[in-house]
Amino acid sequence: MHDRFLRACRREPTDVTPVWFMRQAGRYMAEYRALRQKHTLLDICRTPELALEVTLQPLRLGMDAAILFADILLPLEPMGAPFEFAKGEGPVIHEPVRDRAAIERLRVFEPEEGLGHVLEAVRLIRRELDGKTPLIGFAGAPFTIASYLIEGGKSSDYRLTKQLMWSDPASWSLLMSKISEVVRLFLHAQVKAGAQAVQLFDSWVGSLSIQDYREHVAPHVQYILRDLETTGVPVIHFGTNTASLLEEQRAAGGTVIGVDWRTPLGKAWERIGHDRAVQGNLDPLLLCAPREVAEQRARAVLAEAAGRPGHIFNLGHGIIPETPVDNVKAIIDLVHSLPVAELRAAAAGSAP
Ligand SMILES: Cc1c2[nH]c(c1CCC(=O)O)Cc1[nH]c(c(CCC(=O)O)c1C)Cc1[nH]c(c(CCC(=O)O)c1C)Cc1[nH]c(c(C)c1CCC(=O)O)C2
Repeated sequence: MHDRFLRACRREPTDVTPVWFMRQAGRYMAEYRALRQKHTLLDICRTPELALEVTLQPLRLGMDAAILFADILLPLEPMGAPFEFAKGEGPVIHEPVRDRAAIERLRVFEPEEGLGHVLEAVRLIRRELDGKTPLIGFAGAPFTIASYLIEGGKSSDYRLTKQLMWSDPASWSLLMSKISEVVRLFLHAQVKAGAQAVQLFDSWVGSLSIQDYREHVAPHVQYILRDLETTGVPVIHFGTNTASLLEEQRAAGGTVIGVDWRTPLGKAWERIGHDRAVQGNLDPLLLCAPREVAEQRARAVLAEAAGRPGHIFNLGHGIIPETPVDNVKAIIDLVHSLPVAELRAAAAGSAP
């Protein structure tokens, strides 16, 4: 079994650093674009055989983990908030949730009923990959999902989200509790269906101050993560723009903390604590830079990790569609060409 990803999550030694990339299945690959000519994104997510096919597509590039092909917004429909991916606009929620009555109408559903097709995809993928590559399941975190529900789509400043949080904290708390219960049950169901690790995507939480994170978000994230710890599978807790929140995120939980590229990985790891694993943190845009620049920066990320057990190489956020596939392969090959023992020796040699 190809298990260096799972070993690193548990901070066990590995031969080389495991690597996978957020959004590793997607539009930068010709195979994905070809399938998208025939099917919508939601069709792919709702058809287990297609989700399986897309999940496997990037693995020929040599990643150490597969991530379920799905989307963090899939739970919205069974909660009672249907949406679509509009061309060129991203997600559009038909009836945004902006008041107490709308929050009360949201349903906490049984994952096997509301998202049975995703769980079936997990079972199919696991069967296909078993003994080869570990499978990561995932869900959105409550703040990030709430922001889509309230704003009705993507937002640059989260104005309506923050206004609800500050003006009606009781309704905000009810909304966050409902989303958290949906996410908790869904992640549990993914683990039961065969996911060997799960990632909680709190992509937009970096827009909050420390105080607001602590008061209005952390208790909900903690509720989900504490409970998932009982499953024994590693949980990756990820956000972007979180340089100010790393200690708070660590306190909220997670076996592995995701770090974006704005903070040097070594410093971030010190703040998170070496008793947790870390994942990151190459700027995804570097995959569109000249090859030698990308490679030099990937080496710098590995040097920051210093060969310490518990580093999973990744980007600081998802691969962008313009990325040349060859660059993805080149970085994976580079990471796999550098034995951890050498990284550790190099770090010891350069210590003051
Ligand atoms: C915020 C968020 C979403 N979805 C997701 C997040 C959190 C991670 C992040 O911050 O990027 C998570 C996600 N979305 C998708 C995956 C698949 C697994 C993977 O390969 O990482 C994952 C892990 C498929 C997808 N989800 C989406 C695509 C775009 C490709 C397509 O339209 O075919 C993919 C591959 C669409 C999506 N989905 C979402 C948006 C805003 C969009 C539109 C923006 C865009 O076009 O890139 C919501």
